[in-house]
Amino acid sequence: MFSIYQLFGVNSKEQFADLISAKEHQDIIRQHRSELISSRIYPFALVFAVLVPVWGILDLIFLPAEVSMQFMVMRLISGGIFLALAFVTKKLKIGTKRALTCLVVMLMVPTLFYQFSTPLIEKSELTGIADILIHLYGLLPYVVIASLALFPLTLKEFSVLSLVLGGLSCVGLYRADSSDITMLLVQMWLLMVILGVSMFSSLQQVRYLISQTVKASYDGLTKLLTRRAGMDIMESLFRATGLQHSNFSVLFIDLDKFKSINDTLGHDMGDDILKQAAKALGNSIRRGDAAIRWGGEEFVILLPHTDADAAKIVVQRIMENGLATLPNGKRVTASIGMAEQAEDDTASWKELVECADRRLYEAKQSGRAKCICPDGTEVKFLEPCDYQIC
Ligand SMILES: Nc1nc2c(ncn2[C@@H]2O[C@H](COP(=O)(O)OP(=O)(O)OP(=O)(O)O)[C@@H](O)[C@H]2O)c(=O)[nH]1
Repeated sequence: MFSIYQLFGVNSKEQFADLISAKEHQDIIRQHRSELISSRIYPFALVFAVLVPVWGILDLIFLPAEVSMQFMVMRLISGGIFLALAFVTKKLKIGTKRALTCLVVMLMVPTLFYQFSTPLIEKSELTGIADILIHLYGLLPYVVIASLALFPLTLKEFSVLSLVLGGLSCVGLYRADSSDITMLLVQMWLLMVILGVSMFSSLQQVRYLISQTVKASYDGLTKLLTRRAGMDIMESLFRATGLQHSNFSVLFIDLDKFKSINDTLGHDMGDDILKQAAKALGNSIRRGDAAIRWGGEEFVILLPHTDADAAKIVVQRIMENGLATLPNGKRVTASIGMAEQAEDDTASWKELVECADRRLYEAKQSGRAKCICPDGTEVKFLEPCDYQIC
């Protein structure tokens, strides 16, 4: 049976909810969406920063001096705002909220320009090129609403933006010419049609962005983050926790004697063990943490705002819950290296991971089935690693 989800190209209620609101979006999707919004604002802001003031020369040539001078002031202010937006979106790494704020500012500039220019235009009786220039100002509301289609916005965000921008545009259209009601209704109808098309395009962009991000960021076998996506997240978590002077712990986990599992029980069973371990790891961490499949049978767990003592509790939970069980009932163990940003005094996320990797190596060398912590203490699995019997 046909459902509303199909209309938007999604298959479930959860996927549809992600188009309505960004509340449940995963961090990696938030990050990609803010990057996409910023990267689309940047070229427009840069072009408009130049074009808007330069276009004022035409005003100066063809429009009455009083009107063109007032336009020039507005154009210079707008150009300055666009320049600032270009700088912010290019030079600074901004989150979704700031990217959306930049978008609001960018679209408010032409909307307010239209509001302020309407009374000036009304007063002038113009012909020829001047008349064409004045009519071009009348197109600003349509351009603003149509440009929403370029950005991946959820339904909630789109609704708020279109209410403000569409509302102001309708007021502007009314103020520009309220004498011809039929024409006014036609203009508003056109505005609504453009709004509807923009909304559909905007939601489709969110859908596409989510599906591509999920495809590129999650490992097909374990459904954990891929190394590439995990590194991106680690970089931003390292920066954020550093700025907040907060702790950041990392666990580097390598399943013990995995080769012998593969060799004895076959590759399919090996894959099944990896899936079990990934699921167990995902179930042992909080929502703000992240689990990455670093490579083959290696996993990295990111624990932001977590000191080494709290990370030990996570390790104990992982060990108690178990990673995976072999067909003979034996539990699979792992060697784990723990590192913590402040305690290990690491200057970069790479150093932090290297530090955890060194401790993982120590754990392997000293008998496996254990975690080595930054203070040198060990947390051990309940049972040793002895798969030879399987
Ligand atoms: N089934 C399966 N095996 C994999 C996958 N990726 C890597 N492997 C295997 O994992 C094994 C890793 O073995 P080693 O690196 O020698 O380490 P180990 O046997 O776990 O020994 P220790 O780490 O020293 O305890 C290799 O045999 C790889 O072929 C995968 O996606 N599926």
